[in-house]
Formats: sequence, structure tokens, C-alpha cells
Amino acid sequence: MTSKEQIIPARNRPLIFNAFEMTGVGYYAHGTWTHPRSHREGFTDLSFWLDRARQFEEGLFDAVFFADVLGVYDIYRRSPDPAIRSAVDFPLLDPVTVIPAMAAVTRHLGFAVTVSTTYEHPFAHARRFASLDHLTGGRIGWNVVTSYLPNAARNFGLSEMPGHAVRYARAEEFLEVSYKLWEGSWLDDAVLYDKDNTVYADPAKVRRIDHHGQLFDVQGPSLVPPSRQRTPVIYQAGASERGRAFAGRHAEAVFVNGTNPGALTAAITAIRDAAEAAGRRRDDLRVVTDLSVVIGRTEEEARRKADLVRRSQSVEGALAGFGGASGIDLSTASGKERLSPAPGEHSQSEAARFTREKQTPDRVDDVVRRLTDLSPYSETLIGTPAQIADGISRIADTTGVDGFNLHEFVTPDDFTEFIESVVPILQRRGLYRTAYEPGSHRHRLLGAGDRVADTHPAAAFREVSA
Ligand SMILES: Cc1cc2nc3c(=O)[nH]c(=O)nc-3n(C[C@H](O)[C@H](O)[C@H](O)COP(=O)(O)O)c2cc1C
Repeated sequence: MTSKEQIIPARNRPLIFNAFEMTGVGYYAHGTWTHPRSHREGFTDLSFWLDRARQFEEGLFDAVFFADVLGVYDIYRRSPDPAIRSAVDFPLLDPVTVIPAMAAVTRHLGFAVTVSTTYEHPFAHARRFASLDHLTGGRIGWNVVTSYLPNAARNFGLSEMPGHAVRYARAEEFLEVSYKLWEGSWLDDAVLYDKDNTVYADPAKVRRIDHHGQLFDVQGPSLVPPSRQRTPVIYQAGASERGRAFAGRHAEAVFVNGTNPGALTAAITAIRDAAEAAGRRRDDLRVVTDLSVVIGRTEEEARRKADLVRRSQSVEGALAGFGGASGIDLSTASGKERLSPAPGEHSQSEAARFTREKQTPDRVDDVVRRLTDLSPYSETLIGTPAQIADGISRIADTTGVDGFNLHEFVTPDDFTEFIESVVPILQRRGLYRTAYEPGSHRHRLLGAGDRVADTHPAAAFREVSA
């Protein structure tokens, strides 16, 4: 298929389900790694990730999404100790390193991995993702983040984190350089592999990019020949005004969160408006939200399991995680105190979640309760498989979301139970694929071939053979 063909409107397709992962012990609902049935102690063994890959592909997940951060959370109590003690997004393997091995034991599963534009260089990054696109056979996606942890800045030689606007400006130029390397350096017919005349590639079709910008000077050419997708599928999740505009311009898959249908619907509409404002079509991107589930054979059993998860959650871990993302240290706040907006250099959407997005900011006690009551960022569906499927249908029907980042509290049971008991019900309702469609990660996601759509900014750098 060519990228000229119309994107299939998301509403005519089964829902997207990604497995949300981090290459460590604890993340998201902090402390749940202590749950008696959770097993993440093997995260440093390759076999752990190969088992996960097989499980996700057997479950027909669209992709595994690897979140990632480059530092320790040290805002809460002005110390890294709470994050180290509670394993809050710490420690973490480099998620890129497990992907080729996971790709070797799967044929269809996509891999969306987080890399920060603030602490990388675009030439090395473009090479890495072009290599991953080759090695996965066109199944790689890139979650573009600008990072929000001050410790990450200090890990890369900076005395403090660059400002929020500075990070997004760097991200814009970072993507421009990456697009030039992926789309504009090698023509499609550059590689000849002509042994008789000792000509591997036609030099006239392997071009320098000669990028000279505000932040980067990159001559090129790309070190890697064209891969199936060329540009990896672009994911994004920034939810500040700047983040939303960035997603509208570049993202093909966007993560949005909202703890109620109204907020979620508004966030989805805003992202599609931003895409249209950037000259793209509203269906040029898919919008995905977080979801957690607790499944029981009966409602009563599901509620008991949910209580066991709550008891494993760590208040200290939740406040360390929230502090690092938002910049708000709640260690000295009293329970009845109302939150005041944080300094705006961290994740602005995270800092706004309990303040600016509310008529009156939440009290600290309410925030702690919200952060330690199962999923800190989204709805948790608790019930029998049929009730979970009903909840998924309701969220999709009332908000227009295209799919979900599925989180687990208990590894690997939560995904196993979801795949064995909820997926068949969703399949019968036409909400879940029954087999993988052929094609690249981008084609499966957007239905319009391997390459970026003509409306995507990367397409502007596409060199066509003379
Ligand atoms: C589902 C989801 C996953 C995210 N994963 C990461 C991540 O892995 N690393 C990261 O630095 N930020 C992550 N974020 C945060 C956003 O990508 C973004 O960096 C942050 O919200 C700051 O953007 P903003 O100030 O525009 O809101 C995630 C956000 C969401 C909703």
C-alpha cells in the first residue's frame, strides 16, 4: 500500500491494546512489585523479556510500550532515598537493549520505546532507530519525551534541567535532523550490491543532509541504509499546551490521560484539533489512554484482589514518583493543605493535574489517596471478565479513544488473566483483533502503508529518485 491511500478511520478498526512496561521492578502503581504474586525479580535476565514478548504476541497486543527515565526521583524529601527504597522507576535497564531479542521471538508485536530528545544527539539516535527498524522488520516506534527529572540533567553534565520551553524547542530541531537522516539521505534505489563491479551503493543517491541549525550541525549521510518504515512510528504524550501542539505536529500515536470521561474526551478532541491545525487529518493519529484492570471470577473475588493490590501500594513510592514528575514535594505539606501549582519546568501536565485542572486545588490527603488507590493516572476496571469488557466498551464509546495502554499490578498474572478471559469477549464484540494483519507497525496502526503519511512533517524531507 502507498502512503497516498486514505488512513482507515479509527472507528472502523478494533481497539489498540499495548502492554505498558518499564525495564525494572517498580513503576506506575508504585509498590505493587511487593504484591505476593508479582514476579519482577528476573528483570535483569533476558529470559524474562523473551517470556514477556511471547506472552504479548500470544495475546495479540499491538505493541509493548517501554516508558523510560534517565535519572532518579529526588524531589520528595529532597532525597533519592524514597525512590531507591521503593524502586520508583528505579533501577532501569536501557529498554532499547532488550528489543532485538524480543523481536527475534515474535513476528508481529510492535515495540514503542521512550528516548529523550534532551539528553541524546540526533545523529546517533537516528542510527539507533534505523537499525532497530531493520532488526524488527519495521516494527519500531519512538515515544518522544523531553524528560522532567532534574537528576537526569545532572547525569548529563548540566547543573539544572533545561526549561520546559527550551526542551521542546530542542525536540523540534532534534526531530527535523532525524527526519532528514531517515527520509532524505538515502534514495530508495541507492543500494546496488553489485559484486561484479564492486559497487555497493550509488554515491549519487546517498546524500549528506548538511543540517545547520540553532542547536545541531549534522553533515550526514545517514550511516544506515533505508529501513522498511524509515521514520519509526512517532509516539508522544506531552499534555501541556506546548506538548499538545508538538503531538499535533509529529505524533502518530498519542497517550492522553483523564481520570473521568469528560476530561479524556476533551483531551482527545484537543489532540485531533492540534493535528488539524498542523495541516494533518484528524485520523492521521491514534489516541490511546491508560487502563488497569483487576479481574475476578466473581465481583467479590475481583474486589478482594483489588484490596490486596491497594495494600501492596507504597505511599512513599507514590509521593516520590509524583514529586519527580510534577516538581511538587509533598513531604512537608499537611494533609488538609491544598496543593499549589509547582514550578513549571517539570511535567506541566503532571503539575497541573491536581491544581490548575480543578476549580479548587485538591487537598494533600486527597492527592495521596488518588495516587495510592490502584491506578494513579486512569480508571481501574474491577470485576468479572464480562464486566471488564463492558467497561472497555463504555470508555471507547463515550470518549472516542482508539485504544489502551494496559497496565498490570501483578506480573505476569494480570496480563495472563486479561488475555485468557477478557480478550475472547472483546473479540466476539469485534473490539479486539483475532489475528495480526500483515505489515509494519505503522501499517497496522494507521492502515496506510509502511511510510509516514504525506501530511506528516517527515514526508517533506523524503527524497525521491530522480
Ligand atoms: C502514558 C504516558 C507515558 C509517559 N511516559 C513517559 C516516559 O517514559 N518518560 C518521560 O520522560 N515522560 C513520560 N511521560 C510524560 C510525557 O511524555 C511528557 O514528557 C510530560 O508530560 C511532559 O510534557 P508536558 O509538560 O507537555 O506535559 C508519559 C506520559 C504519559 C501520559
